[in-house]
Amino acid sequence: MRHAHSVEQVRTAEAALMARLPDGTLMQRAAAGLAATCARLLPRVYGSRVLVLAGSGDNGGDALYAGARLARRGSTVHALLLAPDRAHPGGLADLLAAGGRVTADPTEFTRADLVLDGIVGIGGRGGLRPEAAPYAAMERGGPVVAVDVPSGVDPDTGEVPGAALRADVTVCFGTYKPGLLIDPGASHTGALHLVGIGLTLPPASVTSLQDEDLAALLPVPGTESDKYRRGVVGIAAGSARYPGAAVLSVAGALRGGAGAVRYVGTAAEEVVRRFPETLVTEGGPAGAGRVQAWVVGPGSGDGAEQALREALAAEVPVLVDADGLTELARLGPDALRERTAPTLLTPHTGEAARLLAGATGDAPPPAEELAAARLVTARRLAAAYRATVLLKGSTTVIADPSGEVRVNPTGTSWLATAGSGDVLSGLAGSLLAAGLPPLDAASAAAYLHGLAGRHAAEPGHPIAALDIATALPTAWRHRR
Ligand SMILES: NC(=O)C1=CN([C@@H]2O[C@H](COP(=O)(O)OP(=O)(O)OC[C@H]3O[C@@H](n4cnc5c(N)ncnc54)[C@H](O)[C@@H]3O)[C@@H](O)[C@H]2O)[C@@H](O)CC1
Ligand SMILES: Nc1ncnc2c1ncn2[C@@H]1O[C@H](COP(=O)(O)OP(=O)(O)O)[C@@H](O)[C@H]1O
Ligand SMILES: [K+]
Repeated sequence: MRHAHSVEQVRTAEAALMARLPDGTLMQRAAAGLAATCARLLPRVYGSRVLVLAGSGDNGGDALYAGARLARRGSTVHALLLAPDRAHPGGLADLLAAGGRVTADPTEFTRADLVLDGIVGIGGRGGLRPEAAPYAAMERGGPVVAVDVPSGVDPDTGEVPGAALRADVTVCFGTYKPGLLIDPGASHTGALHLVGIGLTLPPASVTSLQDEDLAALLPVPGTESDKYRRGVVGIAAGSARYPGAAVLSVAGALRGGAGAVRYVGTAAEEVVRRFPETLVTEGGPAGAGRVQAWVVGPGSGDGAEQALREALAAEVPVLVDADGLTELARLGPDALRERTAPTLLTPHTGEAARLLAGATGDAPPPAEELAAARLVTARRLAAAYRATVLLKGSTTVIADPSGEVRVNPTGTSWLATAGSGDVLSGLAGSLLAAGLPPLDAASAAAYLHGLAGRHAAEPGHPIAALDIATALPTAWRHRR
């Protein structure tokens, strides 16, 4: 599991550790890790040209001390001080003592072989200030190494409210920060490199599954298993207008680990023609017999209202997607109040906007606003609906009403294709039916869906939604 801690958690842990260590120890640990990473990125440290962009805080201090270490190994190091009268005194003195120089020449940004971004770290708030903002737009050939966080990225949320540096490598200290894992911030970090500084940390505020976590979550039938014990997932999807959504959701469900897939809706003929192993039932969820989890809404069109009502009345986990979400937004969070079994909502940002409007009574916010604030949006929805929320998009974020958040690390932008979300809904529903709690079902489904998308699109070509479902067994097998 990859763990990310909030700024507040990091500050508390740092304070506790600093109280036990001689002054400056942590900063030296950070600077040593930073300099070591820079040295690996340079073809030769001796004779290379390094620029340190240093802000007024400890982030600038880390960068200046790292610059001093590189200067002692023979680099020509310049420091560009964004607040010259407030630069970290110890760091600056060390750099000068090591033979580094201060420059005011912004063209050094393009000339240097390597740039260290020490403008702001976890103390940064709002977009970059005017004196630093131009560096975000300047082109460079060689690497930019961000110190702790690419400056301009909100470390807690991944929001990028203004200009922000783009790094090739981000060296973060002690723990990952949520903003490094969530777009748009994540797209500024480049490769992430964690340097331990000895912090004792509380449970992370945000986590991200890795391969070994996925392996532990996926259901595997035991010797005594039968199809019912493995779980039956019910799919209420499709309509005369959108029969394909039913086929795609069933395709995802068949490869998600449930023992059987039961389809209800008007697209039974299309579903069975494509997937003869599907059980089909006339009518809606209420008359369908026992299932362990329902998926409601993909392509349901006008049928969403009835299907949603019937599924929510069943005391089993329910995943609501697509037209089901539009209907739920109309009803508002009250529609879930009586439920004792968990509910999983899987909106894209457009559906999230409608759900928020349904909870607040306000007009729906622009979807782009929600895409720029994924963590906050997923958390708000989870709290308002008291449901697990999987917010889809460039970074899929899953928020649980308990406050736990998972960020999905897999995926590719080739997944942005019609019907791709239908496959995901069936897959996640199948994992719910197999008995995974909603947070695990949602994060395992997003992970597998992302891997399947990568496999299907390898080495980089367009894919159709059914290709994602077809690649799911490969994703289970190879997991990377
Ligand atoms: N506290 C510690 O023990 C350690 C801290 N470390 C470093 O210290 C950093 C945090 O240092 P600070 O708390 O001093 O905070 P920062 O250095 O991140 O930023 C604070 C300074 O930046 C200015 N600032 C804030 N937002 C800005 C913006 N958008 N544009 C331009 N300037 C802005 C503020 O006025 C303030 O002077 C960490 O990210 C890490 O790099 C590491 O050395 C490890 C140990
Ligand atoms: N830019 C992107 N990068 C990575 N994944 C994306 C991107 N845009 C969309 N996706 C993923 O593609 C899927 C699209 O789902 P959805 O929007 O519901 O499409 P549809 O309704 O057509 O099925 C989701 O899993 C989402 O996370
Ligand atoms: K930085």
